Amino acid sequence: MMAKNLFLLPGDGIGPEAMGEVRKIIGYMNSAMKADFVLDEGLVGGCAYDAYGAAISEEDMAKAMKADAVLFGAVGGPKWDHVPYEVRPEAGLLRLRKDLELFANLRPAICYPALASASSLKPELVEGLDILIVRELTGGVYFGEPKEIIDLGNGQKRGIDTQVYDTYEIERIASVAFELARTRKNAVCSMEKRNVMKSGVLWNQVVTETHKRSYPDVKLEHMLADAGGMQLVRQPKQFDVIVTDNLFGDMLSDVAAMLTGSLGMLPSASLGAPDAKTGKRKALYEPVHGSAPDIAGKGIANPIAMIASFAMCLRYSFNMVKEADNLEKAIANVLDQGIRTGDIMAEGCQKVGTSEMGDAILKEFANLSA
Ligand SMILES: NC(=O)c1ccc[n+]([C@@H]2O[C@H](COP(=O)([O-])OP(=O)(O)OC[C@H]3O[C@@H](n4cnc5c(N)ncnc54)[C@H](O)[C@@H]3O)[C@@H](O)[C@H]2O)c1
Ligand SMILES: CC(C)[C@H](C(=O)O)[C@@H](O)C(=O)O
Ligand SMILES: [Mg+2]
Repeated sequence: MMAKNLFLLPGDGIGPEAMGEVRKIIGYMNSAMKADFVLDEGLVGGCAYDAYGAAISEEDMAKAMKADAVLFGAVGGPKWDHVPYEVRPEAGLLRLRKDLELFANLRPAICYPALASASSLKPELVEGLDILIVRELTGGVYFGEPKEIIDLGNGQKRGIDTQVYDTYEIERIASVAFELARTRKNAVCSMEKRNVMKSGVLWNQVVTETHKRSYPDVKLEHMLADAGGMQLVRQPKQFDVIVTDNLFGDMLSDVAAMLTGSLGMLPSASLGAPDAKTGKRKALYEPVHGSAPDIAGKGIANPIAMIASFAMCLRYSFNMVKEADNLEKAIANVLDQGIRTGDIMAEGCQKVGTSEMGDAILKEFANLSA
């Protein structure tokens, strides 16, 4: 069997705590299931800044490039609020996404039945929710030039960010959304602001053309992104796949996270294009949440987003579909048993810390895999 090379970047805050629980699962898979994962680990974010004065070292970038998949925890925190913008912790994540060309960010928002009452919405609105946000990840205002603050010389400054999208960038993310929709409920809702932004006009045109040319069997709807945000909290179950740009996708996925009960529940996969020769794609798996400085170091963070991100890794990078299904089922079973971290705690449930939650999921996973 070919070794599967995983590069771990736990990062800052709760990143390492959540990653520790994935490490337990990988350890189990290697020993009990002969999974042959080979692990290497690096620094990203504030901890990399403390060690090298950069948000990620060149050596770790090279390792990320070579790995079969990267597992990423979280970066950032108040300790690094005042470091120069170019080397702030978040720059490490943005560089990984850009240099590995991880243009497709898949952010599923699934409301596990046991958590319907943990959402801030009425249970009937979120029960059975299963939507997928497909966020463009290497373009838009995150990376467009110019991006600067200029001195106007009259006591005023001007902050500039630039939203740029080319046809090919919209086409490829739309295609990912349509392909995925075909494996689900076959419906895509594209969100932009064509009423205000030129990039929104182009986005709308290209998605429409891509649909007409290659995916006429998929149901396509367009929505202005602000109205889309409203619909997400009004009637979230109307959606199947949402495709949107980098910034709207960032915001809408945090909104979607709360439909599932907590930011600590939402996994994501950041994928590149399949290699023309090998068919393999570069990939990084990252929970949607950040480093949660308010709870870091206390052993109380919810590791489910990180563990579910590893399940996505099994599915998308290694085609280990059965194992991915079992890991997701293990999460659902543990929630059914009433085991909860603080962020999803409910009356009558058993409150546990990060490591107990990880252990409970691993135990279920082992049972299901036996
Ligand atoms: N992918 C990433 O690395 C990433 C993502 C978002 C934010 N950030 C960074 O993280 C730092 C903090 O940002 P923020 O506070 O806006 O967002 P955050 O996601 O870190 O936290 C928001 C809230 O959600 C809670 N939360 C998040 N994840 C949780 C988990 N797994 N279990 C329990 N509770 C959880 C936190 O305690 C906090 O109250 C910033 O520096 C930000 O740039 C990093
Ligand atoms: C940390 C930050 C750069 C990142 C983003 O804005 O993309 C985060 O909010 C996310 O959702 O992954
Ligand atoms: Mg975000």
